Amino acid sequence: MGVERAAVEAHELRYRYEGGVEALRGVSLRVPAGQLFALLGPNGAGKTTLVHILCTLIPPVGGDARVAGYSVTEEPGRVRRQLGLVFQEPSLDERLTVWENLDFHARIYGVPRREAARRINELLELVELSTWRHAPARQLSRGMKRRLEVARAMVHRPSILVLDEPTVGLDVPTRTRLWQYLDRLRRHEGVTLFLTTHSMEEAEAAEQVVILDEGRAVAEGAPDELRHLAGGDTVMLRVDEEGEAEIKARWSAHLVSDGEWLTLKVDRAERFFESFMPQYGGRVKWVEVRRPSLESVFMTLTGKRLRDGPVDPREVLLAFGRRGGEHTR
Ligand SMILES: Nc1ncnc2c1ncn2[C@@H]1O[C@H](COP(=O)(O)OP(=O)(O)OP(=O)(O)O)[C@@H](O)[C@H]1O
Repeated sequence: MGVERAAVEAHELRYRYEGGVEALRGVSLRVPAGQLFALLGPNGAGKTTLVHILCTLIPPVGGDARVAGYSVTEEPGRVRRQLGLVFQEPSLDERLTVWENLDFHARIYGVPRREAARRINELLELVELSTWRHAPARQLSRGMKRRLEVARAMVHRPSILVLDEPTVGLDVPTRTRLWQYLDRLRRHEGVTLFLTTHSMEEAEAAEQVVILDEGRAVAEGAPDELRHLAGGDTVMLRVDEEGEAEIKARWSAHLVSDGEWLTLKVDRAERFFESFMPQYGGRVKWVEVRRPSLESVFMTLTGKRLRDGPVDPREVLLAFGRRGGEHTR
């Protein structure tokens, strides 16, 4: 069995800004080709710094990273050719038309003229901006501009699309639409999506997530695997009287009863139901499953919130308990 090709590999990456901020303190990660990968972390975690190293905009002060097999420090030209970039800040030339924005990019990357025209048409179709091709970019809505930036990033057929907080400032329908286009790109072109986000909803859709906090990777895995770090699933059951007695006897160690609901802490709800349903399924009147979000995973690991804003002290206490009472800071 061959090892899957890595689109991005980082080994012990370190970065320190002038003035002493240690933005990355030894981050390692591996993103297989074709994956939807999310780097999740709060503001200031180091996400943009890591992306800037991958894009060869800044050199790491320690460690190394490879993009499609090329070293960011030794082969920066090759690395850039493999990457399509969509940055946090809008970066279109507002005076140019939609077409001109794409064409300018094609020229910079040396895409042959005829190939460029074909590619631009194809991408405009994909992000549904064909009818806007002659409009100046300034006339587009925010969402349309983002779509145009995605199309522009793909003009030179990169194998990896890097999206730094791509949906910040977009409303929910616009975000959803942007994700439809990104999914389409993945399906049509097999491109790897390397996403940074502080939105757990966005990270939930990824195949693999690395959680970054204060320049360190504090956890990695598929969203479902990460959820277990926050203590597994909660199953709430309403059962008939006879069932209640039986279930209490069988699962007493994991169970709390409030007279109406039986609440069980289990590792994985699906696995629990496999053994539970054949025997007790007939007794069940109602079932609810609560699965920890990536937000609670982050809280469990760091005692902090992903989003800005006040933290509910009860949540902190809960997270503290889940960490086994050990302070991380
Ligand atoms: N040019 C800079 N000079 C000094 N410190 C910086 C600079 N850019 C970022 N930092 C600091 O480095 C740390 C990591 O910042 P970075 O922008 O990489 O985080 P981030 O996770 O991308 O956050 P955000 O979502 O807010 O961009 C922060 O403490 C930040 O204040």
